[in-house]
Amino acid sequence: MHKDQGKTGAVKGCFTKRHVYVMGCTTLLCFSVGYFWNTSNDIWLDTPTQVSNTMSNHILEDLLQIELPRRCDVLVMTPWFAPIVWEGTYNAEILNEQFRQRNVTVGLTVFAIKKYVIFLKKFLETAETYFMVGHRVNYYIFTDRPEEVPKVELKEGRNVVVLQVQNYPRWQEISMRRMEMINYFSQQQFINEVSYLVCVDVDMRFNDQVGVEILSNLFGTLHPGFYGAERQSFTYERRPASQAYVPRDEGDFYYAGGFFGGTVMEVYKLTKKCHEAIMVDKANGIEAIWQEESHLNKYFVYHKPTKILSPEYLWDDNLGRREILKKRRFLAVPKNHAAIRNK
Ligand SMILES: CC(=O)N[C@H]1[C@@H](OP(=O)(O)OP(=O)(O)OC[C@H]2O[C@@H](n3ccc(=O)[nH]c3=O)[C@H](O)[C@@H]2O)O[C@H](CO)[C@H](O)[C@@H]1O
Ligand SMILES: [Mn+2]
Repeated sequence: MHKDQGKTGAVKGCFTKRHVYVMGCTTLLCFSVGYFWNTSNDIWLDTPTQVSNTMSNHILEDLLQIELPRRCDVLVMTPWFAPIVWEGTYNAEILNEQFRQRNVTVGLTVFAIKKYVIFLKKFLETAETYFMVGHRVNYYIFTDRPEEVPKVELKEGRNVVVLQVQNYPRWQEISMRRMEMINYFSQQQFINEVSYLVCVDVDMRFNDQVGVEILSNLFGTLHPGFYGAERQSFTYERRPASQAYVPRDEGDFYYAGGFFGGTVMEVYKLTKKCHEAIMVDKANGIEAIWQEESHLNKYFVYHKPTKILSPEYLWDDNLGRREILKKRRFLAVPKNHAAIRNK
């Protein structure tokens, strides 16, 4: 008998009604050592191996030979069993090994149209330090000003690919048309060159590791302004006339337009659906409240992401610092809207 049998374990300490999703995560771990958590009776049931009905984290860690996730202060699992990625919920070494074995190449799409080319230098330099370190990366830079793409020194296995595209007068149109362009190049080019696509805003800088822990079939990022907010406050498109309409009683999270991705196939499907919806809205003389971000949110209501990134992956220091944020990995670069937009 183990010395800790009979003591109330730290694992069980996580289980409160408010942490129902955390419980889901621990349930999976418990399954793997032959335990079963009975959610309705709030007790441990012994399954094939006869063991104590209470146990502490370190016994579980001994058994599994791994470090258990330590986050009980944030949601780490959705009700459809998609992990929510926070610092302290994964082991980077194990994940890096898995993706290295597959020799995965990741495509990072970024748009620098008109004046937004000024953001590229910092974006690329910081990406070289923090984005997918040790893995193969293609930076796909969509721009109307190829000659203004800065030359940044790249590490081995990393390439810049400049894709010349057209511009539009309104910034909203530029932002929305990203769906169309990513969709077109997914089919034409990306499918032959990379396994995953990561699609982000350019007015950003990397500030800490963003690695393979983000990769999954289809992933979105929790909008930093709405983490923990209630559904009623989400700024989904509420006008039924728009294709981005989400009814008041639907929707799980509010996702940011500035960071999503997945396999090339899943990104192809997402961008196709969003672009088509944007075109229907255009024909009907309506533009969704937050442009393609609204369409992305609608898409995720009905095609649930298989992984969700916490606001560590998209933060804005204007929102201050939060105790739950152990890392600020990807940060908004302040911009003067009047000087930069529609220019
Ligand atoms: C961090 C985040 O979630 N940002 C989203 C938010 O606005 P933002 O205020 O962050 O939008 P923004 O001005 O950064 O525009 C989105 C992106 O479009 C590109 N761009 C835009 C204008 C231009 O003249 N040239 C150019 O290249 C550029 O890559 C930029 O990062 O809402 C937008 C839609 O309203 C988009 O969904 C953004 O992804
Ligand atoms: Mn932005």
